[in-house]
Amino acid sequence: MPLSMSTPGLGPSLPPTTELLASLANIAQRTDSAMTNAGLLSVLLQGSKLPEIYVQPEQDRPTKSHDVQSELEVELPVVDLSAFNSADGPLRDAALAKIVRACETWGFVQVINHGVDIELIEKCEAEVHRLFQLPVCIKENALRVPGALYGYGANFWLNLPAMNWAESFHINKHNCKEYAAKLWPSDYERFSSSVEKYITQVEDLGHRVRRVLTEGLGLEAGHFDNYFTEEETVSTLRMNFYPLCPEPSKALGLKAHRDPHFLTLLHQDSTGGLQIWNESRDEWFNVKPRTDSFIVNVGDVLQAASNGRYRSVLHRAVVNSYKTRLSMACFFNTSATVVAPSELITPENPQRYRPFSWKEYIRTAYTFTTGKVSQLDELYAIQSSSAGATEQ
Ligand SMILES: O=C(O)CCC(=O)C(=O)O
Ligand SMILES: [Fe+2]
Repeated sequence: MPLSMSTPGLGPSLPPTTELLASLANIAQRTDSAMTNAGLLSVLLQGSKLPEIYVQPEQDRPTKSHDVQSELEVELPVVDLSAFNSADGPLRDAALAKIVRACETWGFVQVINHGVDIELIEKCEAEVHRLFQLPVCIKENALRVPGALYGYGANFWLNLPAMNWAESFHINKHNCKEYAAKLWPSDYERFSSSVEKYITQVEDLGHRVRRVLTEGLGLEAGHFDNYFTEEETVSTLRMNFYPLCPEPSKALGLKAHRDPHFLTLLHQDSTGGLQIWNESRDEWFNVKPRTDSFIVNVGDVLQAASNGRYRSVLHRAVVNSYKTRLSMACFFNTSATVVAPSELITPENPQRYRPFSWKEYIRTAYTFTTGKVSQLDELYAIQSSSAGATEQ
């Protein structure tokens, strides 16, 4: 694969120095992490043609680009979270019914008046842009190798037929400083202090939304509190940068997947690119971006904890040739072993999934690439003959 002389989509121009090209050649030759590292090359390659490793199989290509809006676009249900602090009972009831319905059908909802400080979001986005604009030879210091959960590299699913047209960075609240120091050894505080605060505030939003959704299941709002103690709450932040793509109709920024965690809280810029699969309509829908909102989606763990009532839905990111995109996905989760509460299990609606811990679930989550089949249904569903039994 030829290396070219400039870096489209990486923000301010980054002339390839001899050092950079040597670093790329070095990355390309490593076999231990070939899939991840191949992803790094993507964004440094120039040209009007999509490099072969990014060409998606025909059946996975976006049938709808994000450039076309109008009838392809869906305004996801928007829920004003301030209703849950209101003394106005009917207003609160309506907001509860709306968020529950959205999570039962789309598996996605947008929340506004979410309580996360707007200035902090902007500051964090600016820091994340600064991270992705670093030369690859610096970002390489924090490389995420296959099997690792944190670091830089967009292609963390194994066995992909084609690479994601994206750069990603995974960290959590506890290792943020350590990873930032790999990039800015003497100046990591600027990044880590914004990002740590951001994760803390988004985690707080995660707790509030999960209490509302728990209430929506007919349970006490605090029913899952013991899964979400300080110790058991584990959130990961995935920052996604989607560079300009020379042939967006053949590529994907992020392949179709379900989020494995409990809830995802996604903030995105105004570019747009998220698509959600609607099973009953058998179609992909574009989500109209709203920068004042967080997109909240149900992950596999919540699908299991709600005994299948809330749905973890297939989604993906498409890319375009005219505007880069940044999104920040906070995966809000528990390390506890999750099982649907007995209140949700009846003879008509028996227990759907066997209990599992996150440690067990994550082991296969990034090798499970069969697209439309869900890992949860494939590996954890209790067959109807044994439904109702509580396997351990
Ligand atoms: O960038 C997006 O809109 C999607 C991000 C996403 O689905 C993820 O990071 O899991
Ligand atoms: Fe996702």
